[in-house]
Amino acid sequence: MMLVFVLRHTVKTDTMAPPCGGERPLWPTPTVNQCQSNMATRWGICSAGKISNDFTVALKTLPPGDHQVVAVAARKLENAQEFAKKHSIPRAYGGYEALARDPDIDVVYIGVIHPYHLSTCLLFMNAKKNVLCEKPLAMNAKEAKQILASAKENDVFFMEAVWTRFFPVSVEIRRLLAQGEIGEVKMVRSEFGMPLHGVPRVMQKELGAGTMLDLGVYCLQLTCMVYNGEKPESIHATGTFMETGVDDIDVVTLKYSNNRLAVFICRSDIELPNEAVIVGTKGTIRIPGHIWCPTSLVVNGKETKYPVPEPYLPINFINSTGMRYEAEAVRQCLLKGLKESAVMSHADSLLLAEVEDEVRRQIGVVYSQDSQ
Ligand SMILES: NC(=O)C1=CN([C@@H]2O[C@H](COP(=O)(O)OP(=O)(O)OC[C@H]3O[C@@H](n4cnc5c(N)ncnc54)[C@H](OP(=O)(O)O)[C@@H]3O)[C@@H](O)[C@H]2O)C=CC1
Ligand SMILES: O=C(O)[C@H](O)[C@H](O)[C@H](O)CO
Repeated sequence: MMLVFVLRHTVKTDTMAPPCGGERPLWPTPTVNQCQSNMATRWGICSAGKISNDFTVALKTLPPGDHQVVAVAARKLENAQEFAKKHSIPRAYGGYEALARDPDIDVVYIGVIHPYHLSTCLLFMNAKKNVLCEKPLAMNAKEAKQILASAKENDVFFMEAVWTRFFPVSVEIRRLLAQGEIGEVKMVRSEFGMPLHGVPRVMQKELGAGTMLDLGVYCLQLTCMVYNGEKPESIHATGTFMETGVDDIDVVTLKYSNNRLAVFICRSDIELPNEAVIVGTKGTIRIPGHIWCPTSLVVNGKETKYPVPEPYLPINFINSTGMRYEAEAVRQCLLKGLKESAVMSHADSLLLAEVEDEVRRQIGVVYSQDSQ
């Protein structure tokens, strides 16, 4: 007698994991995960803005059997419809609530400006949606804690979209550090400068402006990644202001135990080389440029390149197809039933938010959200 298994999806794996604890089956018997792994991760996009455009383009560089964009929501229906038409997305919603109610969404990507990260994260997680929210997670640590608490209360997956951490360059840096390639790290020096004074969300406080939250977060995330999520023993920050009352240039020093240091400069008025160097007792790792979306790494003088795919549509930001790496990481977490990523964990996000708060406090930048 031949047993025929009618599978919901063609199992595309060629190695069958035996049932939990059982011997290998006589025929392919996919586990739930293998069935799920043959179902595309269904994305909802919150906002029809610039980074949402780029994230959607990045998703299209991944196998369509793994990632599908099912819906987009914007404050105005016509903006969602225009976005949906441009990206061939089947559903468009006017208002984010409709997206939160859509039962066919596995995970929502939040691409609104940072003052609206808290409200949109809560909206979707209270609707039991998994969430990938753009950086910076929130306007301050208080908001960040609210978001992370909501993820736990709702038992959903949540990750701050610190896309840099998922680039092949970052994966290689972590591998080299883990195997002691450069010995004990004693210094991380980084910088991120871009001429952004014409960008409203970089200038206007009510839109979340301020260099630390927009650019400094990248220098800080690299530092925290290299120092494995360790809290600095001390922070020293100084800076200058834009005429709009937010930080323009930030110079930050972080001290760690055993004379380990980190220094970064971020500024929104001019372009810098945007490189970083990680100095250890036995060698040096250098990111020669684009530290927020790196495609090249120099290890003890030897350079290796890690190009990102070309976009199929115009993108707004450099190397944005590199957001594919974080998207795939989210998919893998969901397939494993994880509620957070070990690469960009909730503790990592909280550390970033707390250091950002302290830098702003020392420089003297206060947002309305700080007193709510
Ligand atoms: N990872 C990366 O490489 C990058 C990340 N980012 C992050 O992404 C976020 C968005 O940046 P970006 O796409 O450049 O921003 P946009 O200026 O394109 O705005 C994004 C969306 O935010 C909403 N929005 C904008 N202004 C307002 C307002 N005044 N009131 C209410 N909602 C508003 C709109 O949503 P709607 O469409 O619904 O109207 C808009 O489409 C930021 O948090 C930024 O830090 C930005 C650039 C690069
Ligand atoms: O995340 C980023 O890269 C920042 O939002 C910058 O403002 C953007 O890339 C500017 O080009």
